Amino acid sequence: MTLPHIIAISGASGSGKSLFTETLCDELRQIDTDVLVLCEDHYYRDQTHLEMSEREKTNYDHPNAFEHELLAQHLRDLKAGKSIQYPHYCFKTHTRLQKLTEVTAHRVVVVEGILLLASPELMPLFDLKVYMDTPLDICLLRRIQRDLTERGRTLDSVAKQYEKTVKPMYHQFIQPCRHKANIVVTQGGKNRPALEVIKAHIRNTSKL
Ligand SMILES: Nc1ncnc2c1ncn2[C@@H]1O[C@H](COP(=O)(O)OP(=O)(O)O)[C@@H](O)[C@H]1O
Ligand SMILES: Nc1ccn([C@@H]2O[C@H](COP(=O)(O)O)[C@@H](O)[C@H]2O)c(=O)n1
Repeated sequence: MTLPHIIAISGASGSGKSLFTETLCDELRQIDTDVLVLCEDHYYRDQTHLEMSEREKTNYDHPNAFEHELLAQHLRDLKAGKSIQYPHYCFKTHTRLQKLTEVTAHRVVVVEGILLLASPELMPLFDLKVYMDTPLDICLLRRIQRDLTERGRTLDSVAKQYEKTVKPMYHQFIQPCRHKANIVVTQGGKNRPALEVIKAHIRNTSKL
């Protein structure tokens, strides 16, 4: 089997990574492209051994919060044509679920997450690196809406987390990775020309 083409979609929380990835992959499937999506979020370290009050203090925007070594192993396995079992994560309890999903190797693998380009172990595994360059104030507005409706947070907790970790870690780890990307996407998940360019690149390089 041809090696999978692995694409990283990175950028700040709320920058449009998920929407861009979902749109890209839906459209790739419509043209019969065999594509698998992996989320870096699923690889947050488990914290069931900690009290809830301790879990709430964790810095989730630092690279150490992720089990990048497991994600790297999974990407190497997929490159070798092997199946993987990826974990699932709950943002309400800050723990991994008792659930694994088995997936087989695909021709195209799209991985999306905030700190993919900050990991020296992951970087060599990516064939294409995309950075979503969305102004931080827009990201914050989107994050407030999402965290209140989907992740069981309060406005106060979102504001405190943003000031304490989200914003400083963005400046320390995420934004400095922009220059490592092959493609920088402005205007979030709805940037039609950027989607077309990446689809064309995938068609040309993954020998589908
Ligand atoms: N260009 C855009 N215009 C309007 N809304 C957008 C755009 N890009 C993303 N969004 C919306 O912003 C929110 C956050 O986007 P999402 O893709 O979940 O971000 P991320 O995965 O980077 O955290 C979602 O509700 C998404 O639908
Ligand atoms: N238990 C957790 C784990 C992560 N976060 C926040 O999620 C953000 C990354 O996810 P996106 O889908 O927004 O890219 C990251 O900024 C973490 O702060 C959390 O709040 N709680």
